[in-house]
Amino acid sequence: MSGLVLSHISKGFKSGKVLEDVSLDVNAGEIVAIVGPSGTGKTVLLRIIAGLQEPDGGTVAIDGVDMTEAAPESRGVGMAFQNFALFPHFNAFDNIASPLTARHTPSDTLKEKVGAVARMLKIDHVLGHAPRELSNGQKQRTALARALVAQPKVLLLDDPLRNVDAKLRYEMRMELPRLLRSYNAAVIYVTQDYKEAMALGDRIAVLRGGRIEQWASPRDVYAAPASVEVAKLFGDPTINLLPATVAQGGIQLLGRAVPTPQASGAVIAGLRPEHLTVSRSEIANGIPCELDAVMPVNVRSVLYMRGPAGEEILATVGESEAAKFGREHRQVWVDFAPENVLLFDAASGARIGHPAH
Ligand SMILES: Nc1ncnc2c1ncn2[C@@H]1O[C@H](COP(=O)(O)OP(=O)(O)OP(=O)(O)O)[C@@H](O)[C@H]1O
Repeated sequence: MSGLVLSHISKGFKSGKVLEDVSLDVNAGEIVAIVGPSGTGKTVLLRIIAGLQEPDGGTVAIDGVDMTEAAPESRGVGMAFQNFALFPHFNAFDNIASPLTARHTPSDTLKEKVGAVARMLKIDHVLGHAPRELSNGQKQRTALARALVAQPKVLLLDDPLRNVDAKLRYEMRMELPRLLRSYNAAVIYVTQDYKEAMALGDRIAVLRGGRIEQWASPRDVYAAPASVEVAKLFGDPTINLLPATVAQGGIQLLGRAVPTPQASGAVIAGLRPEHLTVSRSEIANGIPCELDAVMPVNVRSVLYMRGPAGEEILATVGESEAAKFGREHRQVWVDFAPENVLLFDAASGARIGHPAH
């Protein structure tokens, strides 16, 4: 296939195993986001793909050719890492042009290619500037332009928006997918920010402890997380995780019998804050809660509540709805649809009903 295929990659250092049995594939023109906590092996995985580090086991194939032992420069892999790594004594133009200069590209072609990518990334007006004269966002785009201009088959982006301000990050989240697709590379995009992964990734690999814990579409990772940890990683405010007891035909949750597929043993119930409705007046079968605080978050507000047994519960509501709750503590009633309850095994954290992957 055209693109990148990683099969059963493992890697360890003296300090212990870092990657275990990592397999994934990225088609040409596709963006795969890798999300995971700090120190989970994301950078080591990118270095293995680029040929800067050798795996202990497993293979790296690019466009159907085994590249596990190939030299970095012969792989067709481009990289843009979070620390930019621009040549300080070259201006932006020469930095971007450097992969083409190394290939002895004729100067007309070189100018044309650098100009095209710089226009697309809106840095054509700063091509004469040295890196120290560029803002962080411009440096980041210069590094990205340098990676793109070489037209790599595989493009590795390691948290490229970490150092840019919030406004530019937002703009880039919208623009990057179109730009990256126009180069038709197989893109791996590493980030710790789940929103970025959801906005940019066609598919998402959740890496935890050196293993792929989930490999799915952004929609599935959010709606059907493989485990409690994945559910916690994706969502802001975070998912409500509540103890539940298994009863006939379902579970007891917040004092209410909820029909769910039969689960045995100890379970944890997960409810996304946006799946709760909260009412100021008593509703039939509503769960009585104490409202502790209302916190505005952009156009939505988070309600902090305590459940019948003192459970901490979060809900999100629209801005105008939030205004009705006022500021003081009060009794409210909570409701939710049974189909929105996610059930996790309390011991392993795995979601009950999640297919093995
Ligand atoms: N050359 C090396 N020698 C020994 N240990 C290493 C080496 N490179 C990485 N490690 C270890 O491997 C683990 C994973 O590191 P890695 O940089 O891949 O994490 P990461 O997921 O990219 O983290 P972050 O999100 O913070 O960048 C860490 O515990 C790190 O200390």
